[in-house]
Amino acid sequence: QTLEQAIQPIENLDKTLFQRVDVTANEKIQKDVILSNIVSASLPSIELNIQSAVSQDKSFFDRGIDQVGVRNTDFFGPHLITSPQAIEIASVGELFSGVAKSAVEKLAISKENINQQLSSRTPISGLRCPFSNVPDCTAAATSRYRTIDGSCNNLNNKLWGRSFTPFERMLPALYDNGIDEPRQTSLFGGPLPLARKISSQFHQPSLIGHLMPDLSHMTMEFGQFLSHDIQRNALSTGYAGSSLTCCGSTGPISRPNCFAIEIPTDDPYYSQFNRTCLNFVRALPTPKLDCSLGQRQQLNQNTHYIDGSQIYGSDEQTSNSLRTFTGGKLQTGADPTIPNLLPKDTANAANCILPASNANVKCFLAGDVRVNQHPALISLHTIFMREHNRIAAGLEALNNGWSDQIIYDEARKIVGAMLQHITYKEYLPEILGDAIMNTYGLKPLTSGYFNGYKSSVNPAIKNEFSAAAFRFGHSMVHDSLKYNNGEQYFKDVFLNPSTLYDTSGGVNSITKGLTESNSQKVDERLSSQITRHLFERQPGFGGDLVAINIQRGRDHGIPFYQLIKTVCNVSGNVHEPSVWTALNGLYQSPFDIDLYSAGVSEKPISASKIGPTFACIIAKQFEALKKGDRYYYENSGDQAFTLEQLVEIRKTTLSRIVCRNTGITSIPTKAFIKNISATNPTMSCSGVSAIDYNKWKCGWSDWGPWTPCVNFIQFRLRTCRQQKPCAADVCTGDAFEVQMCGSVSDVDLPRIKAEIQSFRSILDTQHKLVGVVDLHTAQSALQNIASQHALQNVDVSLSAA
Ligand code: HEM
Ligand SMILES: [Ca+2]
Repeated sequence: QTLEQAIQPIENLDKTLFQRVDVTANEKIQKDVILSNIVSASLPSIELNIQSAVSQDKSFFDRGIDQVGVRNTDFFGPHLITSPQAIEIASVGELFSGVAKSAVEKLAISKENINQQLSSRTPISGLRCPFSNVPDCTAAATSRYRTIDGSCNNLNNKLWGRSFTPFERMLPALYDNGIDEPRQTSLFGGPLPLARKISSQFHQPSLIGHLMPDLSHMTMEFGQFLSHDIQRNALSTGYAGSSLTCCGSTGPISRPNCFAIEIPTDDPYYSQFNRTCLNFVRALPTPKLDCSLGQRQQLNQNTHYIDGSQIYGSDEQTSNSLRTFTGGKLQTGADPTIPNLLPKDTANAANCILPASNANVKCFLAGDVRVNQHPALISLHTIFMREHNRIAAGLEALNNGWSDQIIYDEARKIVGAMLQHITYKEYLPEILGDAIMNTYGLKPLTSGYFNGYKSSVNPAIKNEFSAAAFRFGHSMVHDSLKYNNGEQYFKDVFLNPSTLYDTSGGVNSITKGLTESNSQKVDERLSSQITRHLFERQPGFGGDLVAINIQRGRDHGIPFYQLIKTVCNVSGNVHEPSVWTALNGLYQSPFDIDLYSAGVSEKPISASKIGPTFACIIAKQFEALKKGDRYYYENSGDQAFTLEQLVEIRKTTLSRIVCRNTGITSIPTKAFIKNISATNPTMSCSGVSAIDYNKWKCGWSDWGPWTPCVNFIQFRLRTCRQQKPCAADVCTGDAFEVQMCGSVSDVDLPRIKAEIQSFRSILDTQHKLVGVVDLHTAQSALQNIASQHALQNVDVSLSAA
């Protein structure tokens, strides 16, 4: 089937699949009663099912099949670390799925109408809702600072964007049974092609010629760092903190929450190691935020907002564990040779690959547990931790009398704003291009406040974005990291912190290397370092990130590509014909094609690096993250930066942050652009100053210059900085000074003195009325006094410096 033929019937298809069924209020009440009865009738058997799943897991554990800690054949790394809060929520999620299934069965609801028929019936009596404890946001409503967990950002929907809340969706999920079973069946019957087959056939290893010509490898890395700010899926675990084993000696094992990736026997790579199966566990289930019944949803363990949570943590406990509690600083590692590394994970909770010879070398702790994935990610984490501590020191030196807490909060606020500025000013324009930036209103302003906050916008990360579109960055991953005068292949440095302890290279060399090498093109080809050797601990036993991405999409019930393409208003042929043919040829029908594979392989739209469907999903997400974030850095309001502080934030570039916090001496002005040119000259790090902390000093600013002499009178002004978190009474005295100037004759002297008196009282009134004395208002008041005498005497020569 050609693409044209495939697209033609799509209009009809999506309408019938996801039609909205409206019911009257009476019908609702009736069905609510029926539903409550179903809940109470079916709960015991659902609980029994869950119990039996637990005892099954226990038996796997008792037999030593599921183990605590890693084995040489494990390749999920820190992504498998699941927080206790997530496991707690998931236990309720299992119940919700069970109830939804029995309701659908008993009410004979058709698969297509599940969400409409089951939703709007909240709360379901008999089911505890993990999201019913809504926090008290009284203090947060006027607070200058975000909460650590992201709650109380939206004051109408206090849990929007909080850590440990579900991913939202652009479209309802498409599960095999309508509710919770992974999408494995073609819409037209028969199985979907194996994820590993699609990966090995369609997503072949990138070639030398597949470099992105203009963008540096830093662009890839910042993308990952940003991704770790806004999303962390919660994956299933086994009994007593063990890992679920989903592969047996002959292939996938069938057990709850397992969804192993089958390897075809003729696999071009893994077959030589006789591997038949790649371990893969399902994402944990969660109820929806409103706890209405419906399809299985997935849980984001991080705050959805761009707020630096990968640096600070997404819950109080993590955030506290990373602080020193003096001077607002974050902890650093007490390493004797290299100062200012991240604090050490001495217990090796992240299961890193550590050298036996050097007990000093440890992995690191940060706000996001995936920090140790590879040295480039660790380096960015280190740089931003250092920037926080630099700012904390700068703020402390102002002697504003701020406590540790205030300095920490303010430095965290500034770092979060810097991250947003880099994201919207530097990163997204390179990925999306100018036209899309404009269409979605993503460009930051160059001055003034952005007044586009909308409390109706839910910032939550969309499942289509997380499970597919924003994984476009995996295609940018290069085979190696440039290091000193050589390179390090990813497979040799995954989960290995040794590079960071190298006194002759370390963070400096890795970071410089990122700016001096290219990203790979966003296309269907991906580095074999991640499609064969992901987190490899033993040759042949690495993972395949593309197969994982495809399988994850099916695990989450992400609808097929054509449907999302239609919702994004993308039409026509958006692939190279040969690419489409190769992909389509693997599937029974074009309506089965997985979003990840088809999205990443679209032809980039002009001036952008990605195709139209991923661009749509990504632009919409970043629009929501901007307009739906009360603490977006350019907003005015109670939490706002002052305009002069905003000027400082807007000077931020990633290169400047790198310069300030590494030993690098020169760097491209634009860290994301690889080649040096007139528009991207080399910048010397020695000229890079810190932000001007004086804009955070409480009390009087310095005096402005004396104004020109008008009618023998001149004045100068100063402003009081008593914005939060300054105390309200930090300024005593006047905001203005007035003096006589020029040579005043004895005749004029009494008059001028009187006029100075009245001018002072005008300024005084203005000060008391609006809190500041405005230069232009003051100047016209003075002109006014002068002109009353018709002897306007302007002596410009005396305008003092
Ligand atoms: C060497 C670099 C990278 C490695 C080794 C890596 C590895 C991984 C792994 C193992 C997962 C979990 C997959 C799953 O279980 O579903 C993942 C998820 C993800 N990655 Fe990457 N990644 C890299 C770079 C990037 C980049 C550059 C981006 C974006 C620009 C990105 C975006 C994502 C997203 C959005 C997810 C889903 C997050 C979630 O599970 O909550 N990654 N990555
Ligand atoms: Ca966040």
